Amino acid sequence: MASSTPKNKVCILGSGNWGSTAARIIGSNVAKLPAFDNDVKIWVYEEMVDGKKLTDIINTQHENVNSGQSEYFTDTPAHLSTPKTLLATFDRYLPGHKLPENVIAVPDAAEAVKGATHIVVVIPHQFIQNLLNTIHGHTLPNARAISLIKGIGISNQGMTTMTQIIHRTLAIPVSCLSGANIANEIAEEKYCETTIGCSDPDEAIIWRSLFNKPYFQVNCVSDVIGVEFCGALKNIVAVGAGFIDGLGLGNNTKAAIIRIGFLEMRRLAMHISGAQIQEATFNESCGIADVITTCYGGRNRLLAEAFVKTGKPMHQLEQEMLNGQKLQGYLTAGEVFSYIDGCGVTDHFPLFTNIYQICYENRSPRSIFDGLNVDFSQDTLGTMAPL
Ligand SMILES: NC(=O)C1=CN([C@@H]2O[C@H](COP(=O)(O)OP(=O)(O)OC[C@H]3O[C@@H](n4cnc5c(N)ncnc54)[C@H](O)[C@@H]3O)[C@@H](O)[C@H]2O)C=CC1
Ligand SMILES: O=C(CO)COP(=O)(O)O
Repeated sequence: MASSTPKNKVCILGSGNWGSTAARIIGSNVAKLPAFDNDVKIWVYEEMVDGKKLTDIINTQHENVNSGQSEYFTDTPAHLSTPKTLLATFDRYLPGHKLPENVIAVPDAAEAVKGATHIVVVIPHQFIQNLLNTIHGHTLPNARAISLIKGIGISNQGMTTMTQIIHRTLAIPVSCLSGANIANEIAEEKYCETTIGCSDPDEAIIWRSLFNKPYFQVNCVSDVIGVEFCGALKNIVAVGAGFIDGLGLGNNTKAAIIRIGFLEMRRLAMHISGAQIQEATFNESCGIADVITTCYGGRNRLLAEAFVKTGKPMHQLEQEMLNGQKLQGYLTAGEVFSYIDGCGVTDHFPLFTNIYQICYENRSPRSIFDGLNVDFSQDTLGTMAPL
């Protein structure tokens, strides 16, 4: 009797706004891929919702629906008739969008990865090391992972990307996916693009088959680290764009901040990774397109606007406004500043430095313009000296 090849199995680690949206896509795609098992386990950071476990809610209602929407108001000047302005509402985490029934919520991450050949990691970057410690020793030796996280890490070896951190702990190949991808819009199946960074062309085809949809167009490139740097660093630029919105300065000013931010992203990525980075990566969805969408429609932008309007610190606004969703941008601004400051090169990154100081050192949001007349004309990929 011919022995049948065991099927590939997908596990998703993380069930926030983007994790749940990715689960909708993957759950529907595996059902059409004969090489994949139909069941997709998703690790859920367990929470109690109206006396019920979130995992039970997902497994019975097939929706990541939580305790309602948060509304956030700012005070409006007394001369206006309405006392408050609604600034934002946030859902926890993806109500209104059914998850496919083959997506099975599991509260134990080590249990969730058991037997998985394809591991999708999609949690806020501040929680990555704890999660990896939990699953270490429980993954298959032939498993591979893909990171959907937008963030970087700092260690005594310098700056590390999420794929490097995951690879270091699990010793498996790791790719990444990043793009102009505001999760709610994708859950509504509005057309967009994304970029997969994968160094192995055969693996890239498999990852693409798990994610590609008519409304979610995947392009694969080999420059893993370039894709990741774009995804992490654009969140700092979005904080800057939010400051401009909070100051009410308009579109031209915001465009200037986006342009300079984009050039600082390129400069930092080139300095750290030199010839490994490919110029073309910045033209992909993960590059310029993601900077634009996040600077207009993202959470980092919105809370930076609220920071200026309310004077409250970012971490407080995150608690008050996001209803459990998390920010990456102000943390990344802190991590990048500690790196460039340690290298003595803050003068080469005036925008990143100003954004850090506004977030953490009580400087006025108007100081965002200080020292921005930097010459980027000599920034050429592959020729820049490492920091
Ligand atoms: N939401 C979006 O539009 C997009 C998000 N991303 C990235 O995806 C990553 C995950 O973000 P989202 O799915 O949006 O999450 P989210 O911000 O919507 O939700 C936060 C998640 O963190 C979990 N959590 C809370 N405390 C935790 C802890 N101590 N340990 C582990 N998990 C904990 C929560 O249960 C929840 O699942 C981030 O790096 C983000 O930048 C990337 C593209 C789009
Ligand atoms: O990464 C994103 C869009 O591509 C989402 O950005 P925010 O985390 O700022 O919402």
